[in-house]
Amino acid sequence: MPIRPLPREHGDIATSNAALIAGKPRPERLRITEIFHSIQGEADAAGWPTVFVRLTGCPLRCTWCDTAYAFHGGTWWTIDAILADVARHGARHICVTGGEPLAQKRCLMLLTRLCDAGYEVSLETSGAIDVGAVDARVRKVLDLKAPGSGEDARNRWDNLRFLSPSDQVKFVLAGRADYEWARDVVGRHRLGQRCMVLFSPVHGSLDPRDLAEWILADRLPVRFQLQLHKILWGEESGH
Ligand SMILES: C[S@@+](CC[C@H](N)C(=O)[O-])C[C@H]1O[C@@H](n2cnc3c(N)ncnc32)[C@H](O)[C@@H]1O
Ligand SMILES: Nc1nc2[nH]cc(C(=O)O)c2c(=O)[nH]1
Ligand code: SF4
Ligand SMILES: [Mg+2]
Repeated sequence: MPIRPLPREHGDIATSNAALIAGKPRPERLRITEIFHSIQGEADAAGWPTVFVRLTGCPLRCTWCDTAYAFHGGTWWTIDAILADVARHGARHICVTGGEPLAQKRCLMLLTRLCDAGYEVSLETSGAIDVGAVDARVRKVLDLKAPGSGEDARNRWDNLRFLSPSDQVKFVLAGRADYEWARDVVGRHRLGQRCMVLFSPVHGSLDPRDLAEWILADRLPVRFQLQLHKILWGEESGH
């Protein structure tokens, strides 16, 4: 039996080298902005006590993004450490978000580990990155970016073929032009027949009442949505 060097501190370069020499897999790490426990404020799971895992970094720059603090910085966490921190909150629902979570390839492993651990897992993702390899047990919330976001050219329309009935497509709308664009997309791709479709106003930009009335007038098969956490705690609360 060869003598194997013992890993020193969990995860530094020396550890990784030691782990490789020892034939052990390198601990997989993700860059995380925050892990917190709150009421799910968006999409189909709205209202459930939920642990949020916010991954750092995003290749998009939506004009109205409320999470620009997640573009940079963050801390490297092993997937084991993330699972341990998530567990201490005792919630059944986990939401993996960002930033753009799928911009880190190891997000796929995190999602599978969370599902394996028995959680109800949702993923908030822009429409810009391939969702084809996301674990089928995850409920995907796929944002399609309307022109008012400034990022509509990044929509990856191919993603629509990976939608299952438990997934959701979400449109966050800055005004009437965005609304008409989204209405056309829903009709053209028959989204209402494929999964739940959510229309949400950009907070502070589109009057929610206007959006509600437009949806009713057009008899759209979509679900109106407000961000519950902003109603509960205000925009700057960090929830
Ligand atoms: C911060 S993003 C992170 C996940 C992913 N990057 C995405 O865009 O879906 C989470 C959700 O917040 C929404 N969001 C961000 N800023 C918003 C705002 N000012 N008003 C309403 N929704 C907003 C996004 O559209 C997205 O549905
Ligand atoms: N309470 C709460 N619910 C959320 N649902 C999706 C969020 C996100 O930023 O992706 C979010 C968030 O930031 N806070
Ligand atoms: S894709 Fe999501 S995180 Fe990135 S800028 Fe747009 S809303 Fe913000
Ligand atoms: Mg948010």
